[in-house]
Order: sequence, then C-alpha cells, then structure tokens
Amino acid sequence: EARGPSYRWNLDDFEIGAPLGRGKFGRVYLAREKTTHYMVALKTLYKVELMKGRVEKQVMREIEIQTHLRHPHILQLLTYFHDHKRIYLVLEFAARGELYKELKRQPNERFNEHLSAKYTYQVADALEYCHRNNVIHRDIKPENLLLTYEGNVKLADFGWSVHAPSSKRNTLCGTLDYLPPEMVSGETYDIFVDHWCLGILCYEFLVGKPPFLSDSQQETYVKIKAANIQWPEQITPGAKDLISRLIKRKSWERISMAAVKKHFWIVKYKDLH
Ligand SMILES: Cn1ncc2ncnc(NCCc3cnc(NC(=O)Nc4cccc(C(F)(F)F)c4)s3)c21
Repeated sequence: EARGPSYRWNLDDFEIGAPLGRGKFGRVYLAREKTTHYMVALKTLYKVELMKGRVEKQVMREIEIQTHLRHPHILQLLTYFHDHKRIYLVLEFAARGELYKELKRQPNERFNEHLSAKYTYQVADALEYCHRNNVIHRDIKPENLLLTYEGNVKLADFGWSVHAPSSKRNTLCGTLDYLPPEMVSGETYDIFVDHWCLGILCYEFLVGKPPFLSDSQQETYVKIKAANIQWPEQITPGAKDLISRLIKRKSWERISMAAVKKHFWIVKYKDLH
C-alpha cells in the first residue's frame, strides 16, 4: 500500500538502531524505515520533560518552521508523530555526525583555512535561505551543525528559531559565547543575530575556541559588549577581515550573507583541498 503525503507515520514503521546522541529532552537514534530501508535519525522528545521545561510550544514552532524549509545545507525534518509519552522527529541522517566532534578530532582542535572557509560558506548559504524565509535560527554554533557522508554541512536543531523580528526572552540555556550584544542586553533583535554568530563560528573554526570565552559569565558579557577580539597569530588577514565585518556591535553594520559568500577569503579557500 503506497504511503501518500497524508499517511500517518508511527514507530512501527521503523527499526531502531544505535543511539546517535543525547539531548536535554530526549535522545537521537539511527533508524531504518522498514519497507524502503531508508536510513533516518529519530529524535525522541519526552512530553513530560518538554512541559517541565515549558518548551512544548517551541517544538511546535520548530516543526512548523522546519516543514517549510528545504535547502541542501539545512537538515530536513522528514516527518513527525507522537504517542502518549513522546514526540518523534524523523530527520534526515547526517552520516558523519556532529561537526563539533570533528573539530575536536583535528590537530590543535581547529580546522585549516580550506575547511573553515568551506563550512562558513555553507552555513552562510543556509542562513541566506532562512532569512529569505523570514526565519532567524538564533542558535548557530558547532553543536548544531552536522556533516554528511560527503563532508558537507547540515544546519540542524531549529529548536530556538523564530520568525523575525522578535524579542523572545526565553532563558537561553547553554553557553553565552555566541550571544550578540543586542540579545545580551535583552533588546529586540532581528536576523542580524545570525550574522554575529556566523562570525563567532568562523573564529572558532580557525582558533578552536570562541573569541569571548572566559571563566565567568560576567566576563563573557563584558567582552561581548565591548566586542574586542584577540587575534591569535594563526588568523590570516583575509579571515580577520571577514570575521571583523560580522562581529560588529551595531547589527545593521554586519555584512550580508551574500557578501560573506563572495568575500575574497571565502572564495580563495572554500574550494581548495
Ligand atoms: C547526532 N546525529 N548524528 C547524525 C545525525 N543525523 C541527524 N540528526 C542528528 N541529530 C539530531 C539533530 C537535530 C535536528 N533537529 C533537532 N531538533 C531538536 O532537537 N529540537 C528540540 C529538542 C528539544 C527541545 C526543543 C525545544 F523545545 F526547545 F524547542 C527542540 S535535533 C544526528
């Protein structure tokens, strides 16, 4: 019986394999669809946990946003379903897993200029598409990037994404390292938060840690608000030029995603191997 677009998927359609990762609200498993043997990543979210975390409407927003996004560098949400205890996200499987683990595996735990430019380009490409669809990702960091078998980036986890402009004041969990000044000070913000995060991301690819990393949150806040970056010797002038044009305190001064994709440092290194 052919499975049309209105078919209601359920857990019985899949054989569950190895765990791929774990999050605060549930785990991710490798899974195989029984009739086609198509491999997917199955993210389980416990409803009780989501309610305790007061994030259930965020999951609904993520599902709403994700079902309308289709791009080669965005991890596809294929479908979703739920039972009495859990919500299941059926996701495209990225066979080389989490990019941050690949970063840690590198010598000196940092990428060379080719990989840094290639990944920065691909994330810029995905963000340009998101922004054209009026979606701010808001949580760009190595932990939310996955790698395909071919070594290309997939932007994942739209759990914190919103439609622009927004002033969502949900207590952002996790590190402050990627927060732009306007979010640190709780102002309303726009798509340019993603531009700031792309600058932080490119810096972390090249250096192995984010520019405002500090021992305390207060110190990180101060460094973010001052936006003063230390440039280790391995950062070349081209990379420094691009990162400086993204990590701008005034959000409207951050260069566009189109300009990032055409930047001379990106063009020079993204296709070199
Ligand atoms: C590890 N790994 N290795 C290979 C591989 N291939 C595909 N996927 C993987 N991992 C899953 C990546 C994700 C994609 N979308 C996500 N979405 C989400 O986690 N949403 C979410 C969760 C909890 C709370 C909220 C809420 F409520 F705050 F919004 C939202 S997680 C893979």
